[in-house]
Amino acid sequence: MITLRMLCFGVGQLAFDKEAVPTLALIGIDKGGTSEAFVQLALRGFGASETKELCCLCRASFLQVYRCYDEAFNLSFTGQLTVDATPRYLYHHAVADRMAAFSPSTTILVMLREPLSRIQSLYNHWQTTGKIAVNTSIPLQEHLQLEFAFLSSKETRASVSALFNSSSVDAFEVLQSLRSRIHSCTRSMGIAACTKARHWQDTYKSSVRPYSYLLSSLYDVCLRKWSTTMLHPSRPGKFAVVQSEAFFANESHLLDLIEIPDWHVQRKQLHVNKGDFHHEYSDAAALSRSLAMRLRNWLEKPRLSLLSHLHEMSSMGALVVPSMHTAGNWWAKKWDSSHICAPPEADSICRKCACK
Ligand SMILES: Nc1ncnc2c1ncn2[C@@H]1O[C@H](COP(=O)(O)OS(=O)(=O)O)[C@@H](OP(=O)(O)O)[C@H]1O
Repeated sequence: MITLRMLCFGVGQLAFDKEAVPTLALIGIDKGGTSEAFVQLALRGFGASETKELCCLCRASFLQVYRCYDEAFNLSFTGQLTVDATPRYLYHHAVADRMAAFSPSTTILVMLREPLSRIQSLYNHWQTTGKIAVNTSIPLQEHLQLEFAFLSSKETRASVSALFNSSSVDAFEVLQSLRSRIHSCTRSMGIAACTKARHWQDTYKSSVRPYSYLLSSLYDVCLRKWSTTMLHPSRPGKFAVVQSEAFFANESHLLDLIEIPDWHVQRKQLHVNKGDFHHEYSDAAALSRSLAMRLRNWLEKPRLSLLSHLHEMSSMGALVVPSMHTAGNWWAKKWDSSHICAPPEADSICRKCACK
Protein backbone atom coordinates (compact mmCIF):
# COMPACT_ATOMS: atom_id res chain seq x y z
CA MET A 1 0.00 0.00 0.00
CA ILE A 2 1.37 3.45 -0.90
CA THR A 3 1.09 5.80 2.05
CA LEU A 4 1.06 9.59 2.08
CA ARG A 5 4.54 9.49 3.62
CA MET A 6 5.84 7.43 0.73
CA LEU A 7 4.47 9.94 -1.75
CA CYS A 8 6.24 12.74 0.10
CA PHE A 9 9.54 11.06 0.87
CA GLY A 10 10.13 8.43 -1.79
CA VAL A 11 10.53 5.04 -0.14
CA GLY A 12 8.91 6.10 3.13
CA GLN A 13 10.24 6.56 6.62
CA LEU A 14 11.09 4.36 9.53
CA ALA A 15 8.63 4.02 12.38
CA PHE A 16 9.86 4.05 15.97
CA ASP A 17 8.21 2.66 19.08
CA LYS A 18 8.57 4.54 22.35
CA GLU A 19 8.57 1.32 24.38
CA ALA A 20 11.21 -0.48 22.32
CA VAL A 21 14.67 -1.06 23.79
CA PRO A 22 16.69 -0.32 21.81
CA THR A 23 14.55 1.96 19.67
CA LEU A 24 16.72 1.15 16.69
CA ALA A 25 19.06 -1.79 16.10
CA LEU A 26 21.70 -1.36 13.41
CA ILE A 27 22.45 -5.03 12.91
CA GLY A 28 25.00 -5.07 10.13
CA ILE A 29 27.35 -5.31 8.60
CA ASP A 30 31.02 -4.78 9.49
CA LYS A 31 32.56 -2.33 7.03
CA GLY A 32 29.16 -1.36 5.74
CA GLY A 33 29.43 2.19 7.10
CA THR A 34 27.85 1.55 10.49
CA SER A 35 30.32 3.80 12.36
CA GLU A 36 29.48 6.83 10.24
CA ALA A 37 25.77 5.99 10.40
CA PHE A 38 26.03 5.83 14.20
CA VAL A 39 27.64 9.28 14.26
CA GLN A 40 24.93 10.74 12.06
CA LEU A 41 22.21 9.15 14.18
CA ALA A 42 23.83 10.56 17.34
CA LEU A 43 23.82 14.02 15.79
CA ARG A 44 20.08 13.62 15.27
CA GLY A 45 19.37 12.68 18.87
CA PHE A 46 19.79 8.92 18.77
CA GLY A 47 22.15 7.45 21.28
CA ALA A 48 22.21 7.65 25.04
CA SER A 49 25.35 5.53 24.95
CA GLU A 50 28.66 6.54 23.40
CA THR A 51 29.46 2.91 22.80
CA LYS A 52 28.42 1.88 19.35
CA GLU A 53 28.61 -1.90 19.52
CA LEU A 54 26.78 -2.69 22.74
CA CYS A 55 26.25 -6.33 21.80
CA CYS A 56 23.73 -6.61 24.66
CA LEU A 57 21.84 -9.29 22.76
CA CYS A 58 24.99 -11.39 22.63
CA ARG A 59 24.18 -12.20 26.27
CA ALA A 60 22.23 -15.35 26.78
CA SER A 61 19.67 -14.53 29.47
CA PHE A 62 16.84 -12.03 29.42
CA LEU A 63 18.10 -10.52 32.68
CA GLN A 64 21.63 -10.06 31.33
CA VAL A 65 20.26 -8.37 28.22
CA TYR A 66 18.10 -6.07 30.35
CA ARG A 67 21.00 -5.15 32.64
CA CYS A 68 23.26 -4.44 29.69
CA TYR A 69 20.75 -2.02 28.14
CA ASP A 70 19.97 -0.49 31.52
CA GLU A 71 23.65 0.20 32.07
CA ALA A 72 23.96 1.71 28.61
CA PHE A 73 20.78 3.78 28.54
CA ASN A 74 19.36 4.04 32.08
CA LEU A 75 15.99 2.57 31.30
CA SER A 76 14.20 4.50 34.04
CA PHE A 77 14.51 7.49 31.72
CA THR A 78 11.71 7.16 29.16
CA GLY A 79 11.35 8.82 25.79
CA GLN A 80 14.94 8.34 24.69
CA LEU A 81 15.86 7.30 21.20
CA THR A 82 18.30 4.50 21.82
CA VAL A 83 20.44 2.70 19.30
CA ASP A 84 22.47 -0.49 19.47
CA ALA A 85 24.75 -0.63 16.42
CA THR A 86 26.36 -4.06 16.53
CA PRO A 87 27.25 -5.23 13.02
CA ARG A 88 27.85 -8.84 14.03
CA TYR A 89 24.18 -9.23 15.01
CA LEU A 90 23.30 -10.03 11.42
CA TYR A 91 25.19 -13.35 11.57
CA HIS A 92 24.76 -14.26 15.20
CA HIS A 93 23.11 -17.64 15.73
CA ALA A 94 20.76 -16.44 18.49
CA VAL A 95 20.31 -12.68 18.34
CA ALA A 96 17.30 -12.49 15.98
CA ASP A 97 15.28 -14.78 18.27
CA ARG A 98 16.47 -12.94 21.37
CA MET A 99 15.47 -9.62 19.84
CA ALA A 100 11.99 -10.95 19.01
CA ALA A 101 11.59 -12.10 22.61
CA PHE A 102 13.16 -9.09 24.32
CA SER A 103 11.94 -6.25 22.13
CA PRO A 104 9.75 -7.24 19.17
CA SER A 105 8.95 -3.63 18.29
CA THR A 106 12.56 -2.49 17.86
CA THR A 107 13.13 -1.00 14.41
CA ILE A 108 15.74 -2.91 12.40
CA LEU A 109 18.24 -1.30 10.04
CA VAL A 110 20.66 -3.33 7.93
CA MET A 111 23.37 -1.76 5.79
CA LEU A 112 24.75 -4.09 3.13
CA ARG A 113 27.94 -3.43 1.20
CA GLU A 114 28.89 -5.16 -2.03
CA PRO A 115 30.60 -8.33 -0.71
CA LEU A 116 33.88 -8.18 -2.62
CA SER A 117 34.59 -4.60 -1.47
CA ARG A 118 33.56 -5.49 2.05
CA ILE A 119 35.91 -8.46 2.20
CA GLN A 120 38.89 -6.38 1.10
CA SER A 121 37.97 -3.55 3.44
CA LEU A 122 37.56 -5.89 6.42
CA TYR A 123 40.76 -7.81 5.80
CA ASN A 124 42.63 -4.54 5.31
CA HIS A 125 41.22 -3.11 8.51
CA TRP A 126 42.21 -6.14 10.55
CA GLN A 127 45.59 -6.43 8.92
CA THR A 128 46.57 -2.80 9.23
CA THR A 129 45.17 -2.13 12.70
CA GLY A 130 46.07 -5.55 14.13
CA LYS A 131 43.34 -4.86 16.66
CA ILE A 132 41.56 -8.15 16.41
CA ALA A 133 42.70 -11.70 16.93
CA VAL A 134 41.88 -12.81 13.41
CA ASN A 135 44.62 -14.35 11.37
CA THR A 136 45.90 -11.91 8.78
CA SER A 137 49.40 -13.32 8.63
CA ILE A 138 48.61 -14.75 5.21
CA PRO A 139 47.53 -12.57 2.29
CA LEU A 140 43.81 -12.32 1.60
CA GLN A 141 44.26 -14.10 -1.72
CA GLU A 142 45.64 -17.18 0.03
CA HIS A 143 43.03 -17.06 2.74
CA LEU A 144 40.22 -17.08 0.17
CA GLN A 145 41.81 -19.93 -1.75
CA LEU A 146 41.90 -21.98 1.45
CA GLU A 147 38.29 -21.18 2.10
CA PHE A 148 37.26 -22.22 -1.40
CA ALA A 149 39.19 -25.48 -0.94
CA PHE A 150 37.48 -26.11 2.37
CA LEU A 151 34.00 -25.30 1.08
CA SER A 152 34.38 -27.53 -1.97
CA SER A 153 35.87 -30.47 -0.06
CA LYS A 154 34.05 -33.79 0.07
CA GLU A 155 33.16 -33.19 3.71
CA THR A 156 31.48 -29.84 3.24
CA ARG A 157 30.06 -30.05 -0.27
CA ALA A 158 26.61 -31.29 0.77
CA SER A 159 26.23 -28.56 3.38
CA VAL A 160 27.29 -25.87 0.93
CA SER A 161 24.78 -27.13 -1.60
CA ALA A 162 22.07 -27.07 1.11
CA LEU A 163 23.14 -23.57 1.98
CA PHE A 164 22.52 -22.40 -1.56
CA ASN A 165 19.28 -24.31 -2.02
CA SER A 166 17.42 -24.67 1.28
CA SER A 167 14.55 -22.72 2.66
CA SER A 168 15.42 -19.71 4.71
CA VAL A 169 15.49 -21.12 8.20
CA ASP A 170 17.20 -24.37 7.19
CA ALA A 171 19.89 -22.42 5.38
CA PHE A 172 20.53 -20.31 8.45
CA GLU A 173 21.08 -23.45 10.53
CA VAL A 174 23.41 -24.88 7.87
CA LEU A 175 25.37 -21.63 7.80
CA GLN A 176 25.79 -21.71 11.57
CA SER A 177 26.99 -25.28 11.49
CA LEU A 178 29.49 -24.57 8.71
CA ARG A 179 30.79 -21.55 10.57
CA SER A 180 31.36 -23.60 13.66
CA ARG A 181 33.06 -26.31 11.59
CA ILE A 182 35.43 -23.72 10.21
CA HIS A 183 35.98 -22.62 13.76
CA SER A 184 36.97 -26.04 15.01
CA CYS A 185 38.73 -26.86 11.78
CA THR A 186 41.00 -23.92 12.08
CA ARG A 187 41.50 -24.22 15.80
CA SER A 188 42.45 -27.85 16.10
CA MET A 189 44.57 -30.21 14.10
CA GLY A 190 43.56 -33.40 12.38
CA ILE A 191 39.83 -32.78 11.94
CA ALA A 192 38.53 -34.87 9.08
CA ALA A 193 36.57 -31.99 7.59
CA CYS A 194 39.81 -30.12 7.02
CA THR A 195 41.59 -32.83 5.09
CA LYS A 196 41.22 -31.11 1.76
CA ALA A 197 42.43 -27.87 3.20
CA ARG A 198 45.32 -29.28 5.18
CA HIS A 199 47.34 -26.16 4.63
CA TRP A 200 44.58 -24.22 6.34
CA GLN A 201 45.06 -26.16 9.56
CA ASP A 202 48.76 -25.55 9.48
CA THR A 203 48.25 -21.89 8.88
CA TYR A 204 46.27 -21.21 12.00
CA LYS A 205 47.40 -21.26 15.56
CA SER A 206 44.89 -21.94 18.29
CA SER A 207 45.17 -18.40 19.60
CA VAL A 208 43.75 -16.74 16.53
CA ARG A 209 40.10 -16.37 15.71
CA PRO A 210 39.04 -18.10 12.53
CA TYR A 211 36.83 -16.09 10.23
CA SER A 212 35.14 -17.05 7.00
CA TYR A 213 35.03 -14.20 4.52
CA LEU A 214 33.03 -16.37 2.12
CA LEU A 215 30.32 -17.48 4.52
CA SER A 216 29.95 -13.99 5.90
CA SER A 217 29.20 -12.78 2.37
CA LEU A 218 25.98 -14.82 2.24
CA TYR A 219 23.95 -11.91 3.54
CA ASP A 220 20.61 -13.18 2.42
CA VAL A 221 20.72 -16.36 4.49
CA CYS A 222 20.95 -14.21 7.63
CA LEU A 223 18.62 -11.52 6.38
CA ARG A 224 15.93 -14.17 5.85
CA LYS A 225 16.29 -15.27 9.43
CA TRP A 226 15.87 -11.65 10.54
CA SER A 227 12.94 -10.88 8.27
CA THR A 228 11.15 -14.08 9.30
CA THR A 229 11.59 -13.06 12.91
CA MET A 230 11.15 -9.28 12.90
CA LEU A 231 9.29 -8.18 9.75
CA HIS A 232 5.50 -8.14 9.95
CA PRO A 233 3.19 -6.70 7.27
CA SER A 234 1.02 -5.22 10.03
CA ARG A 235 3.95 -3.01 11.12
CA PRO A 236 5.30 -1.22 8.05
CA GLY A 237 8.40 0.95 8.38
CA LYS A 238 9.99 -1.19 11.11
CA PHE A 239 12.65 -2.75 8.91
CA ALA A 240 15.01 -1.12 6.41
CA VAL A 241 17.76 -2.46 4.19
CA VAL A 242 20.09 0.24 2.91
CA GLN A 243 22.90 -0.33 0.48
CA SER A 244 26.15 1.01 1.92
CA GLU A 245 27.23 2.39 -1.44
CA ALA A 246 24.09 4.55 -1.58
CA PHE A 247 24.90 5.89 1.88
CA PHE A 248 28.55 6.50 0.93
CA ALA A 249 27.46 8.40 -2.17
CA ASN A 250 24.97 10.51 -0.25
CA GLU A 251 24.24 10.05 3.44
CA SER A 252 20.74 11.46 3.01
CA HIS A 253 19.77 8.14 1.41
CA LEU A 254 19.75 6.82 4.93
CA LEU A 255 19.05 9.95 6.94
CA ASP A 256 15.91 10.82 4.95
CA LEU A 257 14.36 7.61 6.31
CA ILE A 258 14.59 8.99 9.82
CA GLU A 259 12.12 11.44 11.26
CA ILE A 260 12.54 12.19 14.94
CA PRO A 261 9.26 11.29 16.69
CA ASP A 262 7.35 13.83 18.83
CA TRP A 263 7.78 11.78 22.00
CA HIS A 264 11.56 11.97 21.87
CA VAL A 265 13.27 13.56 24.89
CA GLN A 266 16.97 14.28 24.47
CA ARG A 267 18.89 13.24 27.56
CA LYS A 268 22.37 14.16 26.54
CA GLN A 269 24.16 15.21 23.39
CA LEU A 270 26.75 12.63 22.46
CA HIS A 271 30.23 13.47 21.29
CA VAL A 272 31.07 10.51 19.17
CA ASN A 273 34.03 10.51 16.86
CA LYS A 274 33.38 10.81 13.19
CA GLY A 275 33.85 7.59 11.24
CA ASP A 276 37.09 7.45 9.30
CA PHE A 277 37.05 6.43 5.68
CA HIS A 278 39.03 5.99 2.51
CA HIS A 279 41.84 3.87 3.91
CA GLU A 280 44.69 2.87 1.69
CA TYR A 281 44.67 -0.87 1.21
CA SER A 282 47.80 -2.86 1.88
CA ASP A 283 49.33 -5.21 -0.72
CA ALA A 284 48.18 -8.16 1.38
CA ALA A 285 44.55 -7.25 0.63
CA ALA A 286 45.08 -7.37 -3.14
CA LEU A 287 43.49 -10.13 -5.22
CA SER A 288 44.13 -11.52 -8.64
CA ARG A 289 41.45 -10.72 -11.17
CA SER A 290 40.74 -14.41 -11.62
CA LEU A 291 40.11 -14.96 -7.91
CA ALA A 292 37.98 -11.82 -7.76
CA MET A 293 35.92 -13.20 -10.67
CA ARG A 294 35.66 -16.60 -9.00
CA LEU A 295 34.31 -14.90 -5.91
CA ARG A 296 31.84 -12.89 -7.94
CA ASN A 297 30.62 -16.01 -9.71
CA TRP A 298 30.26 -17.83 -6.40
CA LEU A 299 28.18 -14.93 -5.09
CA GLU A 300 25.87 -14.67 -8.10
CA LYS A 301 23.23 -17.10 -6.83
CA PRO A 302 23.17 -15.48 -3.35
CA ARG A 303 22.79 -12.09 -5.07
CA LEU A 304 19.73 -13.31 -6.99
CA SER A 305 18.31 -14.75 -3.81
CA LEU A 306 18.86 -11.43 -2.03
CA LEU A 307 17.18 -9.55 -4.86
CA SER A 308 14.08 -11.70 -4.79
CA HIS A 309 13.97 -11.51 -1.01
CA LEU A 310 14.18 -7.70 -1.14
CA HIS A 311 11.10 -7.71 -3.39
CA GLU A 312 9.26 -9.88 -0.86
CA MET A 313 10.41 -7.73 2.05
CA SER A 314 9.38 -4.56 0.32
CA SER A 315 5.88 -5.95 -0.27
CA MET A 316 5.73 -6.67 3.46
CA GLY A 317 6.49 -3.07 4.45
CA ALA A 318 10.30 -3.03 4.59
CA LEU A 319 12.09 0.03 3.20
CA VAL A 320 14.73 -0.85 0.61
CA VAL A 321 17.27 1.75 -0.54
CA PRO A 322 17.98 1.93 -3.42
CA SER A 323 14.90 0.23 -4.76
CA MET A 324 15.47 -3.03 -6.60
CA HIS A 325 14.36 -1.22 -9.78
CA THR A 326 17.11 1.40 -9.62
CA ALA A 327 19.57 0.65 -12.38
CA GLY A 328 23.28 0.27 -11.77
CA ASN A 329 23.47 -0.97 -8.21
CA TRP A 330 25.13 -4.22 -7.15
CA TRP A 331 22.13 -6.07 -5.83
CA ALA A 332 20.12 -5.47 -9.01
CA LYS A 333 22.62 -6.38 -11.71
CA LYS A 334 24.88 -9.23 -12.69
CA TRP A 335 28.55 -8.50 -12.36
CA ASP A 336 31.02 -9.31 -15.05
CA SER A 337 34.74 -8.88 -15.50
CA SER A 338 34.32 -5.19 -16.37
CA HIS A 339 33.38 -4.65 -12.73
CA ILE A 340 36.73 -5.90 -11.50
CA CYS A 341 39.10 -2.96 -11.21
CA ALA A 342 42.79 -3.21 -11.77
CA PRO A 343 45.35 -0.64 -12.80
CA PRO A 344 46.42 -1.32 -16.38
CA GLU A 345 50.04 -1.66 -15.34
CA ALA A 346 49.22 -4.42 -12.89
CA ASP A 347 46.85 -6.42 -15.00
CA SER A 348 46.58 -9.49 -12.82
CA ILE A 349 46.24 -7.83 -9.41
CA CYS A 350 43.60 -5.51 -7.98
CA ARG A 351 43.87 -3.61 -4.71
CA LYS A 352 40.25 -2.49 -4.56
CA CYS A 353 38.67 -5.01 -6.85
CA ALA A 354 35.11 -3.79 -7.01
CA CYS A 355 34.34 -0.91 -9.32
CA LYS A 356 31.14 0.36 -10.93
N1 LIG B 1 30.37 8.44 4.13
C1 LIG B 1 31.22 7.55 3.66
N2 LIG B 1 31.73 7.68 2.44
C2 LIG B 1 32.58 6.76 1.95
N3 LIG B 1 33.00 5.65 2.62
C3 LIG B 1 32.52 5.50 3.85
C4 LIG B 1 31.63 6.41 4.42
N4 LIG B 1 31.35 5.97 5.63
C5 LIG B 1 32.05 4.83 5.81
N5 LIG B 1 32.74 4.55 4.72
C6 LIG B 1 33.58 3.36 4.50
O1 LIG B 1 33.02 2.29 5.28
C7 LIG B 1 34.07 1.48 5.77
C8 LIG B 1 34.00 1.46 7.28
O2 LIG B 1 32.80 0.83 7.64
P1 LIG B 1 32.29 0.67 9.13
O3 LIG B 1 32.18 1.99 9.77
O4 LIG B 1 31.05 -0.13 9.06
O5 LIG B 1 33.42 -0.15 9.84
S1 LIG B 1 33.28 -0.91 11.21
O6 LIG B 1 32.68 -2.21 10.94
O7 LIG B 1 32.47 -0.12 12.12
O8 LIG B 1 34.68 -1.04 11.66
C9 LIG B 1 35.37 2.07 5.25
O9 LIG B 1 35.66 1.42 4.02
P2 LIG B 1 37.15 1.22 3.44
O10 LIG B 1 37.78 2.59 3.41
O11 LIG B 1 36.96 0.65 2.08
O12 LIG B 1 37.85 0.30 4.38
C10 LIG B 1 34.98 3.51 5.03
O13 LIG B 1 35.79 4.15 4.08
